[in-house]
Amino acid sequence: MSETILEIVGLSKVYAGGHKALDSVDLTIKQGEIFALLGPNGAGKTTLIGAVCGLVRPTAGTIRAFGDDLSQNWRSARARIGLVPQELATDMFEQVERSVAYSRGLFGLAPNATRIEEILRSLSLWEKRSEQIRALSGGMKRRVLIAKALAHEPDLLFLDEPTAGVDVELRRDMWKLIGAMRELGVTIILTTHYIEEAEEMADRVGIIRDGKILMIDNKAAMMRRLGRTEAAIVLASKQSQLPASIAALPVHLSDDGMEIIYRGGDGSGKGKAEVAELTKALTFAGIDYVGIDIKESSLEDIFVDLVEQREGESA
Ligand SMILES: Nc1ncnc2c1ncn2[C@@H]1O[C@H](COP(=O)(O)OP(=O)(O)OP(=O)(O)O)[C@@H](O)[C@H]1O
Repeated sequence: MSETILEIVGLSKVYAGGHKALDSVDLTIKQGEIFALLGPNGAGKTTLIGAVCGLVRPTAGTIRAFGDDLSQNWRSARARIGLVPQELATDMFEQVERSVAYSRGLFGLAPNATRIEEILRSLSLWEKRSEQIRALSGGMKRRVLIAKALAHEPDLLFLDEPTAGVDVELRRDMWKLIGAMRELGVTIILTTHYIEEAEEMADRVGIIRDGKILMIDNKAAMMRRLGRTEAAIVLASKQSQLPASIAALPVHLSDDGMEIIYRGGDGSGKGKAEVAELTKALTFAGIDYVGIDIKESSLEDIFVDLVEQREGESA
């Protein structure tokens, strides 16, 4: 079992004005994992990161990082945490290399030109080291943010929406980079709107909405637990009712009587097997079909279902 490096218990944040941005969040992160926090706008993702990085003061709850309770011993734990924020707020007129070296110094580490060079090279920023940050493209600016967060050699790295607004090519580059950081032993927590990103990168996924964690699981288990198969069997002729032999399956007839719709399964292959069973039963009952459309749900479907379902509940 790998070591727990971050343990959040009962974390709540009520902003001045009364908005509850986090509501009793529990979260445990193990060393070496990539964890994706997925949630719609305003779900509380940035607030959660801010609380761990000392930018947001929690209203209730405890955060332990590397064994230290952050409310008591913030500084040593914080030195081991890197944060890549959504946007660069300052520093626009600074040169790339100096800005990255400055970030290292902020955490009390001795200057180390070799280390800074390695970081800049790994992010393809070395050629740009003498340029002012404001002169760089959006993608390069983002790389500078990552370089600044890596400059003090953190063991835990937060990436807040690392690929929001970047093109597909750069997004893939970022994914490679994140993979490479993991190889170096860095534990990574990223927030994202892109389900594809969570699907591609993460070992575990947490879904957050309205400040509450709706579900945390490893990706495969989440797909098994919530995955669905959807199939439409297109019939050769209009039917007014379904044969009794398929009554036990999760099926219904479309309004126009031209399709049998199956919605079931559990992400384990059960859905496909039931659709095969269904087609045999139709053949046996003498009902002809001309096509089958079958689709396994993705993490995206699961996410949309979960978020919409909860919206329905709270409405
Ligand atoms: N300083 C603040 N004062 C008051 N309310 C705030 C403050 N910061 C955030 N909020 C509110 O708290 C909620 C959660 O915001 P947060 O930025 O954590 O969400 P998010 O999941 O990161 O959203 P996004 O994906 O849009 O960045 C939002 O409703 C937001 O308006």
